[in-house]
Amino acid sequence: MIEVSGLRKTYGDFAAVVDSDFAVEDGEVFGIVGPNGAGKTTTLKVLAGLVEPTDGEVTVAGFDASDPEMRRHLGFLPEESPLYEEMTARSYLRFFADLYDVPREVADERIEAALDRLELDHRERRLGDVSKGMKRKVAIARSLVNDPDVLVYDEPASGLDPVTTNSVLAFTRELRETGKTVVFSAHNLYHVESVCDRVVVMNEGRIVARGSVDGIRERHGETTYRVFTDVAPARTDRLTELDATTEEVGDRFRTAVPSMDAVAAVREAVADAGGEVVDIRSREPSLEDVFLDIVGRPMPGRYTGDLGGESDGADEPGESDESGTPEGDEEAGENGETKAATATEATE
Ligand SMILES: Nc1ncnc2c1ncn2[C@@H]1O[C@H](COP(=O)(O)OP(=O)(O)OP(=O)(O)O)[C@@H](O)[C@H]1O
Repeated sequence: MIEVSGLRKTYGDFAAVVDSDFAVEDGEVFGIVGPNGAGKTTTLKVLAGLVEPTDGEVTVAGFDASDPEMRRHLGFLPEESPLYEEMTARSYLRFFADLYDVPREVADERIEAALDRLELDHRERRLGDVSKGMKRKVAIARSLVNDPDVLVYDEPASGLDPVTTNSVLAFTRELRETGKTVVFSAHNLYHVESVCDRVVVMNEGRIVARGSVDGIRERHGETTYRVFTDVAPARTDRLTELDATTEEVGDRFRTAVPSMDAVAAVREAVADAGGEVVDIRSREPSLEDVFLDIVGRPMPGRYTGDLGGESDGADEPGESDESGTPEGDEEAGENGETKAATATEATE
């Protein structure tokens, strides 16, 4: 449905997009992720026929992206989408349907269906008086008035509250069920994680990783193990070689190591010091770890509060029970970590 080959876009001496290649299949939800300035918007504007490539081939729905006919098959949601504030949602969407010569009856049906699916209230309220989330939903509905095959959405969920974010992302996912092909950008990997079939990660104009979010996580993150002991492990050569660090956490000591083999080294070292292992937890790489590994800087705009961070070591997000208990699985689903086995379970 979309083919991008050797895309390059320069502004003067500055290359905003370099050597970009990707293809999006029919009915796929495809994410373009990356930090600010990575080249996401430029790429999407090229797909939407709004920016002419300096080099490369770009086809959308079988047309060259610069072909005006392509636009009849495309719905574009720009990053900023000012609306006509004096109009209501309904009158505004009818206005755009008229621009596409959609017959009034068809347009009305299409508009109501889109607004129902987006759960938009206040359809007769002046757009200047509705919330930011509602405005975004109206802009999304606008992208659908011509019933396009391809939707190109620039940061559809950026800057919205968590409930509206989830609703917009769920809607984006549902578009796939109605046979649409969707490409959307986000600077936040969490936004694409549950929605996209595949993603490309861009940084400084280039694609630096591609695949499913899980595949990318596997390639760019490493599981770590945290071993909790009742005394600090003796400093053995093996622990020094592993670069293992031990921290005091409450009345216990926590040593982080990269493998189960290394866990055995901690066990020996703590036995040497006259203590024992009381708990072992594994920690899956978070999306933040992955992003950091790929682009070399922290992920911007992550959700706050529900993804956790370092705590007192008792129930840390990202940690998992080696035995795979249901309790652990639930934690993994929510936080990317699961609770670990007790020392007894892990050692026996
Ligand atoms: N018209 C332009 N003239 C000059 N430079 C531009 C122009 N448009 C974009 N750029 C530059 O190209 C780079 C990529 O911009 P782009 O908007 O595509 O990034 P982005 O990944 O969408 O970033 P953001 O998440 O901040 O929107 C940036 O450094 C930007 O300043």
